[in-house]
Amino acid sequence: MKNGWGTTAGRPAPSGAYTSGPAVRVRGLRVSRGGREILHGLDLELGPGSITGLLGPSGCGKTTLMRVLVGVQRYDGEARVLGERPGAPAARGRVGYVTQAAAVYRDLTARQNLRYFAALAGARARDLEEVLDAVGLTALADRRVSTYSGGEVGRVSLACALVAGPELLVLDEPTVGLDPLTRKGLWKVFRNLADAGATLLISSHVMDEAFRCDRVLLMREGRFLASTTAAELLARTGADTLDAAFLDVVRRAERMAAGAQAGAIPVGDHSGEERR
Ligand SMILES: Nc1ncnc2c1ncn2[C@@H]1O[C@H](COP(=O)(O)OP(=O)(O)OP(=O)(O)O)[C@@H](O)[C@H]1O
Repeated sequence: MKNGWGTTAGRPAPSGAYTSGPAVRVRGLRVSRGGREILHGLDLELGPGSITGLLGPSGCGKTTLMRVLVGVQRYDGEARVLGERPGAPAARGRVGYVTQAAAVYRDLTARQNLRYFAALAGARARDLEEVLDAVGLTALADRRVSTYSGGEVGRVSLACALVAGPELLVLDEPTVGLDPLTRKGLWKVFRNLADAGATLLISSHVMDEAFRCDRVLLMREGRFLASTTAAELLARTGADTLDAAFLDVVRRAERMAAGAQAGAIPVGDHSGEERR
């Protein structure tokens, strides 16, 4: 996969980057779904031009948090994205969301899909060819999406978000089921977007992807256990792998909750604040 975003080096993202404070700011965020509280008072700040990984077991609330940020989920507490209320007209076109289920028109080609989403984005739209190149779809671009493999369909979905030139990009497990080479290429695209000023929040079950993030948020049962870096997580827990480190943090949190062991402090601060 070639990396089309490399071609933009030296010129700003057409959307312009959000630089007036944190791209995301959440305080005391609570969400209930189906009569049950899912998120229990989260605090979070994401600095502009950064990649934050959201890691945690299935069902811990990652998607629910993302739904809040893109404006499709009711919540209690404070939330601001790009300085606006989530879902506010002033924020809507500037926030990209790629869900786990690809949201594309399968009876259209990739190029036609992108043309459609570029038209919706208007002046903010990025160059189609550049986006196709970035996600490695140039060679398939004129075939109907219904003939694509699962991973290829996922990349069309990502491309549809990218073509709109988002300042905040929220990605729900964008690399799931992809081969290592494709995953590596996509992470390069994500890094280039962040370097151009975009803010990315990326959920993943693949703990090793934490190394590619500026910061990782470890989440469990609707709470952040830690806001840290992959390297710090390993160093502080003494674990060999991130999986083991995560389990260690979980155990410490459980001990703390039970009040069983004084001084058992989960790794990192809990504020979720970005370092840069
Ligand atoms: N509409 C709903 N009604 C009731 N409960 C819901 C609803 N949607 C989600 N939940 C519950 O909310 C919790 C958090 O779900 P969420 O999808 O945010 O988790 P997740 O961390 O994204 O999981 P995964 O990694 O499997 O995608 C889960 O226990 C889920 O069953």
